[in-house]
Amino acid sequence: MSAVQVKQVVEGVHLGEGPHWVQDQQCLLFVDITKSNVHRYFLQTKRHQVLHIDSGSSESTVSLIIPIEGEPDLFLTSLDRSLAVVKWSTTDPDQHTVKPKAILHTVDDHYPTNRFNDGKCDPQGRLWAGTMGKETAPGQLDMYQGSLFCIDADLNITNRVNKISIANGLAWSLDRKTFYYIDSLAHSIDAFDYDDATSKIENRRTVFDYKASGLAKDLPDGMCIDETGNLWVANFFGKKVMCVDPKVGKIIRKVELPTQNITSVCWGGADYSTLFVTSAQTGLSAEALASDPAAGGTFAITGLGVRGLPPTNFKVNLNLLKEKIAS
Ligand SMILES: O=C(O)[C@H](O)[C@@H](O)[C@H](O)[C@H](O)CO
Ligand SMILES: [Zn+2]
Repeated sequence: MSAVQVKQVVEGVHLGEGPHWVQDQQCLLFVDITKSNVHRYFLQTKRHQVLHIDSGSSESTVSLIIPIEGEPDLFLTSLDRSLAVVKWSTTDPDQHTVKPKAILHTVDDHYPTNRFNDGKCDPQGRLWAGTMGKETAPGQLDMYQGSLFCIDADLNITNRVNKISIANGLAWSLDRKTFYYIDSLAHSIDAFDYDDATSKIENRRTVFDYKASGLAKDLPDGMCIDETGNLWVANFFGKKVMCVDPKVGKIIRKVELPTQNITSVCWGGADYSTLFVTSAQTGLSAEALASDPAAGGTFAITGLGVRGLPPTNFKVNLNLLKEKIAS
């Protein structure tokens, strides 16, 4: 096995999140939540594009960006507590800011300051995305205000989990029978039985407990799964990603990163053997930031000797989507 290498590939952003690999363009998508920016980094050419999503408010947030299957210039994003469609040309390098083409859903009306956080598509291409209250500092917020939603190809939205504090990592087992989920403030990785046909989930249980494993300081954040069914988790405050075997609830490996606040992970590269990692500057004092040039950086970890699976794009009824965009 070759040696594990950690390389910073993109300079620091404020609150990196939502990495997603695009195989046919060999590029990594991710967001900078608090700046309402989406990023696109081309691995071979090192070209780096940033697009600002303009909601009309200077304080809006974007927490996810997922390609829409069959429409190379259209992406699903969140905008505060809404889900939106944006157009991002693959050919126009001078596009720096856009307004959303359509708002698909707005949730949590009873918690107006809530926002979407982590989101990902299940093996069928339905979007799962969760919400959270407004943080005053990392991990500091009114608890149990968030929910996890599932949006299907016909844009029907279902609330699948309530009373979430910080909606984070999502992953589906290779046999499509288990859904793994992280509420960061529950300090655990949980599992549900998952029905791939109906998207119903039930029988929640904890498969890995952070506090019981001596990780009381770390907050579990984003997560992905590898080809052997093990989970790779970003540890906020923990300066590392770790690999957990959910079948036995044990840590298999830890990989240290050069900065403290690790937010999310995804597999990418031509053969899905690179683990991309996002991080955050949030919560670091000016002093801490000055001595931590890697804070908020995006990293590529190679040499792990294991691979991931291709991510799923949002598979939506394109006629319905076009009606939404036209209206
Ligand atoms: O990256 C995210 O998921 C959140 O948006 C962040 O705010 C952190 O996770 C949180 O502060 C600590 O868990
Ligand atoms: Zn996260």
